[in-house]
Amino acid sequence: MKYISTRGNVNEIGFIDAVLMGLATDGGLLVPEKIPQIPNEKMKTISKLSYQELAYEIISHYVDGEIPEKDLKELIEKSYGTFRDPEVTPLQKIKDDMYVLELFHGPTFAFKDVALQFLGNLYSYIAKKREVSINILGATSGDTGASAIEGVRGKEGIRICILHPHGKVSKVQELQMTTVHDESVLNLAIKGTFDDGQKIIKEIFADLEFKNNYHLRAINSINFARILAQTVYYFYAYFQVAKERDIESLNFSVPTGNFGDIFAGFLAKKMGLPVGKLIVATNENNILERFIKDGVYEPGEFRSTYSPSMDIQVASNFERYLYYLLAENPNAVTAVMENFKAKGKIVVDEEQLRQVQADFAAYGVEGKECLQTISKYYTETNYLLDPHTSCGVAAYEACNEASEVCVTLATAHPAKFNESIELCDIEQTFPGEIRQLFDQPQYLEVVEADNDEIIQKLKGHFQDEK
Ligand SMILES: Cc1ncc(COP(=O)(O)O)c(C=O)c1O
Ligand SMILES: N[C@@H](CCOP(=O)(O)O)C(=O)O
Repeated sequence: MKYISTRGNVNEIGFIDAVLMGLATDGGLLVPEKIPQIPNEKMKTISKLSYQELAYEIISHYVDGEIPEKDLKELIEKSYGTFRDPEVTPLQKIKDDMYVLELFHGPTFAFKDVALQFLGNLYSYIAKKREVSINILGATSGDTGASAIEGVRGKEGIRICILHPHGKVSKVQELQMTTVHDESVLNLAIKGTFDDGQKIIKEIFADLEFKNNYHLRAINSINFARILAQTVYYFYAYFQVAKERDIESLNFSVPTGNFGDIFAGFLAKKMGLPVGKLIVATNENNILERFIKDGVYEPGEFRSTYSPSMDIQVASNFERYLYYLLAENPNAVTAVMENFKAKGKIVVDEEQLRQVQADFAAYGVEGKECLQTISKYYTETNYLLDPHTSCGVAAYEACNEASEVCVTLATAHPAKFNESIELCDIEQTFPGEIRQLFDQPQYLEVVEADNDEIIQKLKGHFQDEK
């Protein structure tokens, strides 16, 4: 298995090099040269596996022997050994035709842990095997940051710097990141939005001399390993539902921001999993909903919402989808992305739009509807949705046909967003791990959303590893 860039200027590289490269050196994103297919017979066998065994089956197609079987199995066991639920991502039936897939049983109570526990252990493994330094640079709208820090803290040879938008994450998210007191961890709160942070880190990664000198690595879904680990739970959910009832295909409603999670579902479908509709659920920052409905991809005005982790305008993984939409033609992707950089807009033609609408449905959830959905499900089903999952459930209600079965991805635990839950007049009990954060001192530096200032901070933080 080799990896290539969506923009065509990376020589085929193997899995470990792809993990280390993160953002492709030509500014594109890495994708597998060929998506492995899982034949029907094999599907039957793997449907009976535990989460960890299934993860091995899926991931090993992409690692393709670069990590010995025993080591890869150990990495997977270790990664999911930290989850509070033995099923890792348990499925709950909420209504006759709707299930939620709880992805929040990892250490930081968000779906990011599923991939970042794995990626943290993988980086540690690669650092030892290849004797390379791992200096992680990431941007977060709230969840990736805490999860990435938790995934690598205390691991030898790894340092991490996370940019988060100052004052635009929930209090619990901020505490999860900034109460970690460890010299290997640097939290920079930027005066700006997540989009500013993501743009800055992509520009820093694009400076190849700096990236190489300082051994910069990515933990965002820029890194293909993130997408890969997230693909596993689509298979797991499908197999759990198929054990209970006859289904020909299964719809998924996915709270969406950076387009990583739903792209993992798209990949699972391309591997042969009978996925029906992939429903893109957004909040008021609805660039993806507008694109899927009208074929025009154009950032709108940034809005702070009840689902802050999805307050994203420019979705990083959109470029990976574009690559498949444009018939895997890197020149076409490059032209479209360059035009987007210059003009701030992508417009697809009618035929392409038909394909987009065959691949995805979409629904943008306004704040009021988000809170109403939380209240409604709490009253009617006694299930407490977090505001991101609530967007997913509202989108399922808007887009799912009556006879179809749908799984909504529950991307975070409601305790992370108590500000929004309180607005629904619902009292919740904090898990102990979250409650204790409120008594801890915080460690962060507030900085301008300015490349030069951030580069100086990185030079200081990563200096020893240069
Ligand atoms: C709780 C939560 N839900 C949904 C999303 C959106 O996922 P993605 O960025 O993969 O589209 C995020 C952030 O990524 C998140 O933290
Ligand atoms: N919502 C995310 C934004 C970053 O997404 P990623 O999947 O690319 O890491 C967050 O919580 O930080």
